[in-house]
Amino acid sequence: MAGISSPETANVTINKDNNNSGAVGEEVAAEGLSFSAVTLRKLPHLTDYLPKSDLQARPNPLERNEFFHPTEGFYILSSDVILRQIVYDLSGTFPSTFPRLAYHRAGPRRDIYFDPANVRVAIVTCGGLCPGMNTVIRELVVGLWELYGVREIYGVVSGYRGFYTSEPKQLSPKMVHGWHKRGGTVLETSRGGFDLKKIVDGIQQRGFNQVYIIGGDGTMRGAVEIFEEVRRRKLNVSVTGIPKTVDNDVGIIDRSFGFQTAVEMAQQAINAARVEAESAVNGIGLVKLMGRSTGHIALYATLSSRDVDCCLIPENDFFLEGKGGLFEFLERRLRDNGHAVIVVAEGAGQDLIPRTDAQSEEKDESGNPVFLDVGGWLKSELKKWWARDHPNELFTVKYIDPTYMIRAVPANATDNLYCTLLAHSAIHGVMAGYTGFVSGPINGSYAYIPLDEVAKEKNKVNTRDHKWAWVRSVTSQPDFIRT
Ligand SMILES: Nc1ncnc2c1ncn2[C@@H]1O[C@H](COP(=O)(O)OP(=O)(O)OP(=O)(O)O)[C@@H](O)[C@H]1O
Ligand SMILES: O=P(O)(O)OC[C@H]1O[C@](O)(CO)[C@@H](O)[C@@H]1O
Ligand SMILES: [Mg+2]
Repeated sequence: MAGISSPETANVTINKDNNNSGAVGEEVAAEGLSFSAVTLRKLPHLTDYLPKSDLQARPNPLERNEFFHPTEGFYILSSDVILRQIVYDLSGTFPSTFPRLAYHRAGPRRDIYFDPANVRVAIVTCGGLCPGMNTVIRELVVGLWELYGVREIYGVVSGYRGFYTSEPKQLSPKMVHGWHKRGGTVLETSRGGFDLKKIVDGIQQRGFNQVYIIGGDGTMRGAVEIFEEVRRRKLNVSVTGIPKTVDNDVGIIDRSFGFQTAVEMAQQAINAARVEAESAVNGIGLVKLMGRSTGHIALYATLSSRDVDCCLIPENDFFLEGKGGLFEFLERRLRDNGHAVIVVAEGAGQDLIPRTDAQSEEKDESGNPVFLDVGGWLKSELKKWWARDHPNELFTVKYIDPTYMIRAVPANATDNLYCTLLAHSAIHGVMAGYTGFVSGPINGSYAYIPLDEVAKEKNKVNTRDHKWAWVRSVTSQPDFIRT
């Protein structure tokens, strides 16, 4: 059989009408090379565990929607896939050892598995803030209402704990109308409070049958557990995750929503740091940006600003004193330019900062380690260094910590559009009966990815790739390798 196989079953029988299994893979001849086997990630579907009698496929109401005129190609088939990897080296061992992982393409299906009149939706936001959370909520509400005619839509208040602690808020398009212009989350969010039994009991008691979970990596791990418990209880409930994280630390998808807005906001802090540094004798502008365990915001803000002399991220260890260290580099930069700008991600240098045992063990309510302020520590180390080595020369460090200013803002236009597409993709997938999945762009096209896969994969800065080399070429900063 030529075609696409799912990882669970090496040779899936191809069936164009089946919403839920492998898809058709034509042999594609390319310059004499044959792409014969593509591995299609199996997407959980309600039909996997519920009896057929409980589920009735029905035509998509978009068919009758006066604003849509579904034509050939409008509906996505189970044979429409997005390839995970699109860059290949055609030399060497091609094609036998080349992984060609594929995901189902996101979008409306011809048949749906929910009667819109009986749909009861729960939307929840968890974890830290991120630009665009309100846009996703707004677009879920408006999309469910306008595209599918769903009327029972509820916001679960204050994160996971809201499933068992408070009454959900009923939402309508009129109510959420201007939410995309507001930062934060109108539904409120929180960390911790994940009690699986109580959450799933809450879902059952309130009769929710579609659950949209907006959150970061921790939230996605929680969503996997909810999905598995729902499946274990054989509930007719579809669970989907919409990845949110200003840190951009969620894997597989191209980027997370709100990230671009945060990078844009960071420019203001970097500009201010440059102005302060330039206007002082031996001036250093120091900016701390978010990024708990990943330095994406710091990296992108550095590349887009071009005013940064040194970018410090958690993925790349650094040191202060000695040959090849930060002080030696800054000494040179101050001598050559008279000023320098440093961008440091909050998770960088944590192993260098002295701390008490209590500080080492401190965790937030979700169990994430609480970091010490790398910016404050660096400022004080810089001052000590200068006072020791250049006691008679002027020196200024201006430390700017825009932490919450870069995330507690409304999404920019690009992120707003992105949030809309994410929300609508999620709705189409859920209405089609898929569950335990995440929607997101892979190589620019929207795909459905199994939740557990997203929950497992972390997106870290690859300090071996061209982007990091580009940062280094822009800043000429050292590699921080001790010799
Ligand atoms: N491994 C896990 N299993 C179940 N629930 C989890 C897990 N990790 C975190 N959670 C729950 O998910 C919610 C959000 O987690 P967390 O505070 O880590 O934020 P996040 O989703 O990672 O977002 P961000 O880090 O971008 O702010 C919390 O309610 C937390 O209890
Ligand atoms: O202070 P809070 O709300 O716990 O959030 C801080 C954390 O949230 C994030 O914005 C997202 O994970 C991190 O960059 C940061 O460490
Ligand atoms: Mg997180």
